[in-house]
Amino acid sequence: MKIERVELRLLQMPLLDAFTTSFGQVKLRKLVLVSVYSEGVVGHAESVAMEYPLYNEETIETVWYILAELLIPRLLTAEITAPEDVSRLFAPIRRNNMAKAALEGAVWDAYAKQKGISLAAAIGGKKQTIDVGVSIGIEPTVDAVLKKVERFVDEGYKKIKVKIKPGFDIKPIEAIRKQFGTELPLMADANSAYSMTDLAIMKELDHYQLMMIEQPLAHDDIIDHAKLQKELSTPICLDESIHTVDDARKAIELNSCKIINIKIGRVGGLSESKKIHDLCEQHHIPVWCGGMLETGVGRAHNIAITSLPNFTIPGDTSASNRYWAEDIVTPEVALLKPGILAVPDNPGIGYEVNPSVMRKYLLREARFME
Ligand SMILES: O=C(O)CCC(=O)C1=CC=C[C@@H](O)[C@@H]1C(=O)O
Ligand SMILES: [Mg+2]
Repeated sequence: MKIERVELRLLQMPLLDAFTTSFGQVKLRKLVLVSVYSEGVVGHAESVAMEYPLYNEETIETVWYILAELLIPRLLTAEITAPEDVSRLFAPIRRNNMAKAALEGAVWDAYAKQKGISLAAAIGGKKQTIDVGVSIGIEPTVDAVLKKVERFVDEGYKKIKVKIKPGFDIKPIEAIRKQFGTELPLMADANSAYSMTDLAIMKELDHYQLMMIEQPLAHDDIIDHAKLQKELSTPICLDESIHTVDDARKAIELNSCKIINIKIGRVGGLSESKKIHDLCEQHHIPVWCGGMLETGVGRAHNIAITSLPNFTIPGDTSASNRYWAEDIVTPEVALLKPGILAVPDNPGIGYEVNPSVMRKYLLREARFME
């Protein structure tokens, strides 16, 4: 694969409504769109880094810098025969996974287009549709959470994820169970807001038949999650703690979790995501695809990875209209049936970038050639 050109675009898109987690609130989503031009096709992916280093250590500006100064120059002068070569090429550079994933993902999209196959097929996925869930942020009141749950249950989403934090945990979960019953596939994401001193709250959450409690403890912890898992019957799911297939191996060996949330950006790309998927499959650890408030470009990559067989739990890949008044892709990502998305079978990610919509949100762009 000869990579002739790479383009970066910084976009800023307003969310339909603010998304709040235990570590902060997003109203305007800034993101870096990466486009790779190779032998007559263009591949697209997006960096999922947030504006501030609150989810992980990366930001929009670190991603732009690492891409512009280090990763793109390496890619433009490298011999790439297959997309798997890209993560090997980037390996000497420590971490900066979201920057790496955005460029690697765009190469994967270009590669699939050159082969005339879908991105899902290129990574070995066989599903033609995927079940999807939806993530609900921390709302100002329990009633506001219930209204969101009602909307998404009506839309047929197969998993409801709610954000929790100390002081806003038992009440919303109890109210959801009271209004929607114990059959609703419900989980909680704490985004590392608790510590082992909050064991009593975790044990109380254990009584609400949650599918899982996601990342209750520190973002870089595997040990204490193992201690906490011993105390709970509810499965722990790790998100922020897992950056590589080696982290996943350690978490599995220590019984730190029973489920893993794979995010392509957090782990450095599609190749590493597939390795984590395969390792979890060997150890009967189900995985699902987390979301990072992506545009349709990122959603398309999430749909592709979710087509792999061990993605057996509905992920956070909701339709475009969950967050966007208008998405930058055509067609927009829309539910095929309640709670179900189609896996595109046309070449690459299966969605086109809509240049006129994309330009409405463009803050900065740059072009890189050898
Ligand atoms: O994209 C979505 O709908 C999922 C959003 C979501 O839950 C998250 C987005 C970004 C960081 C986190 O706060 C959180 C997560 O941990 O999954
Ligand atoms: Mg999470």
